[in-house]
Amino acid sequence: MVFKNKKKFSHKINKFGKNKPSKPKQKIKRHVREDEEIKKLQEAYENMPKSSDIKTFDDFPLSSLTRKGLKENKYKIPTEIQKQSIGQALKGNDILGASKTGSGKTLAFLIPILENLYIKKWTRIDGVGAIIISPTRELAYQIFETLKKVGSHHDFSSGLIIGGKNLKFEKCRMDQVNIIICTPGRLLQHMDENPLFNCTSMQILVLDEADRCLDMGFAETMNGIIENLPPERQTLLFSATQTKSVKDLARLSLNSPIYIAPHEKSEVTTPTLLQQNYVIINQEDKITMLWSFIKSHLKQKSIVFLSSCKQVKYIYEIFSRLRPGISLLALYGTLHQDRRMAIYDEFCKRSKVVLFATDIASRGLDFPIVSWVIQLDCPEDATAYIHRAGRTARHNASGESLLVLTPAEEPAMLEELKANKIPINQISIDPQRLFSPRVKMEAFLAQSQELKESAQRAFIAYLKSVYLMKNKKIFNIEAINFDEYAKSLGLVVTPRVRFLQRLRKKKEMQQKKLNGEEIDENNEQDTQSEDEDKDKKKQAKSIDLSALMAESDDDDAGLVRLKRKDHDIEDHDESQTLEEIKAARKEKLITKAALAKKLLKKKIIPNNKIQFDDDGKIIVNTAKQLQSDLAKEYEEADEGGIDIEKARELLREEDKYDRQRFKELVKKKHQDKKKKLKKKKLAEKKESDDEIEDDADDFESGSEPDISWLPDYDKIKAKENGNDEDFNDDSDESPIHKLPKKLYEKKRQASESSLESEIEMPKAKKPKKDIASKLNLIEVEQLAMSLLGS
Ligand SMILES: Nc1ncnc2c1ncn2[C@@H]1O[C@H](COP(=O)(O)OP(=O)(O)OP(=O)(O)O)[C@@H](O)[C@H]1O
Repeated sequence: MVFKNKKKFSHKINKFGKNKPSKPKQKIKRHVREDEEIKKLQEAYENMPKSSDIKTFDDFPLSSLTRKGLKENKYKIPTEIQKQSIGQALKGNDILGASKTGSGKTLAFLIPILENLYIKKWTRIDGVGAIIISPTRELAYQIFETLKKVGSHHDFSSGLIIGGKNLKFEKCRMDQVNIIICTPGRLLQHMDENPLFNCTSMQILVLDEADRCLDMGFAETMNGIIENLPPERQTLLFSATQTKSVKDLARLSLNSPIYIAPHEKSEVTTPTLLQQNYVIINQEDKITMLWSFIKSHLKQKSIVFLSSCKQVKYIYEIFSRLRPGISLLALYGTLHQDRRMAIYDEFCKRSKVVLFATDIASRGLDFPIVSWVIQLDCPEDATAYIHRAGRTARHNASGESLLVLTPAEEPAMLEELKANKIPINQISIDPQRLFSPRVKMEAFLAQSQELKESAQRAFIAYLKSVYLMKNKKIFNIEAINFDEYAKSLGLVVTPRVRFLQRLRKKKEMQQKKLNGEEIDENNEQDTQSEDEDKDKKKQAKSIDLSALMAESDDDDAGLVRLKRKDHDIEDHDESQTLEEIKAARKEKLITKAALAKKLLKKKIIPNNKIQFDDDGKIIVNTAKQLQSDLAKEYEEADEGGIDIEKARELLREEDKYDRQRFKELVKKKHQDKKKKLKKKKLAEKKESDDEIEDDADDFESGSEPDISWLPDYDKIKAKENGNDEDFNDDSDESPIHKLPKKLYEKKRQASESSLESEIEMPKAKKPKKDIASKLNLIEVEQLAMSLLGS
């Protein structure tokens, strides 16, 4: 693949571009030869042979380089569509080509592209000369591979531009590409976002599977693409089920297109070598039937089509665990792109394998030697049937297809097939050859919660797909036995089908309103609020989707991209004019670039967390702000890009502030630590004081001996000294509680000395009466002894 990685890209460009650098003389000779050839070819276009006269590719006026490419790939005899369309396309006509699946439409548009650019002497510097749009990535890849083979001798460069690949890498190489093969979403993304993308000189536009590209699923994207294309161009549309919608053709501004449909004369619209069968069974028996089929076709290559990604995923997972004895593969839109490509390649290579797939594999894919196509879930319509069945019996090969119908689907579907000239035979199944894997499935589901959830999702997805189908004559959700169907998937308990419950409720309400009956208001409000929620979700989703659109081009990412119209998903009114559609698109389509611009405009910084304090004020985190004047200047200037030197200087400046901030933080931490220590010591001190007080209380309470009868030593001493003013005589309290001043001072100092070393505290004066009460027993005894001694 061109854009798979950088190395490969350059390799292809070189390979597909200049093979060997030629010498100037050789170059001149070559140019002269080319000019002569081009002149001859242009003359030959005037006398283009009739398609009936064309037997081989040599009968077409083609360049020697194209002929060489065709010969090397063993393309000798053109198919009917090639015979009829190549000549007209070479003349420069717009073409609407329709032919059966596998009839060679790819070459019918690739050859004219190569010739058109060759005649115009297109070189790499001329930019985009041709664009081929395909609805799926796998088909784009396949076309790209064919172009590489057939165009290997030309000097053009080509690029595969599909979702799921490195956009950045593609972006910078877009100006080098002459032929673009792309999916719609990715092309529009380049048109919108890539300044290097320029298609103003584009010569030829091809829509492969044109009806699919132009249907509802891609409508908006295609309108966007068409707007960007030059009106003066050649347009080629190809499909097995070609669109004849005048509106579609008007959108593309086709210039007197020539309608070429060789199969229109044919009695059948499907390949003649395709053996088509159908079988009628109940929904709940489908898994048993499929399992039995796989077990009895272990040596063949088959494709099994299911309605949704979730079903494909689950059936693949559970059947892989059941080990049928043949390789199994699964291809669906939600897989990673690289995985999808690997699976596509793997299925191409293998000869004994079963591929479970959604409709992404239904169009255009040219898998070699597929023996069986099984449509386990009924296709949406005859068109979908034709494309799915067309994966087998391609270009002179034979193949078989089996359509599985439920009794409810049978009548209307068969009618539809008949109306589209599709011959199909009913076959019956021998019940004795059916083996049900249900018990084993239940056991696996009991073991694995993940698998169980996958089964539940598959169950809901199928019901949704049936509900969303347009043709209600074929698809009737009421005809399905939910319980039995759930059991057939291995589920013991039937999952709740919420979307259906809601819809039923809504319908009931509407019916009641119509009948003028009273409605339970609560109930109505519930439904309304549910609807509002749904609307909100839808709005949010529509933004997400438009952003995602560029990434996912394919048609089956869940159930979002639908061409059906009678459901809740927003749709365009058929009566809308192109201008209205364009206007609506302009309103609705929000690209990633537009979103980014909006954010920039509103100065919204993504992932920015703002914190508020209790008063609602913004808490500014200075650590995250630029402090230096230099930084502020730099920010204000905002010249775009990064000036490394300036940035370095700025960082140095900011570094100073950071260091300062760090110093302050460390200092504060130390201070906090000190404060904590002080607090702790204070608390300890308080505790010890309390203990002393407690001792005094105990003393007062009489647990210690009462010494109040003892004479007052101080008084006696004072009288002896003739100095009794040291005593506080105003107090009525017992004199024993009054300590001499010196003793009191001594005690106070002793008790506070420990504190003073740590902290400076205001020295509180303690009343004398308290100090007296704080004498312990030993001190009292000492005092008594000294008194007695005296
Ligand atoms: N002239 C030819 N001679 C031999 N083989 C051919 C010729 N033209 C096409 N084929 C082969 O036929 C097969 C089907 O061709 P292609 O995929 O172009 O069919 P298609 O019409 O595009 O099918 P679909 O409608 O499914 O897209 C391819 O394998 C291709 O290589």
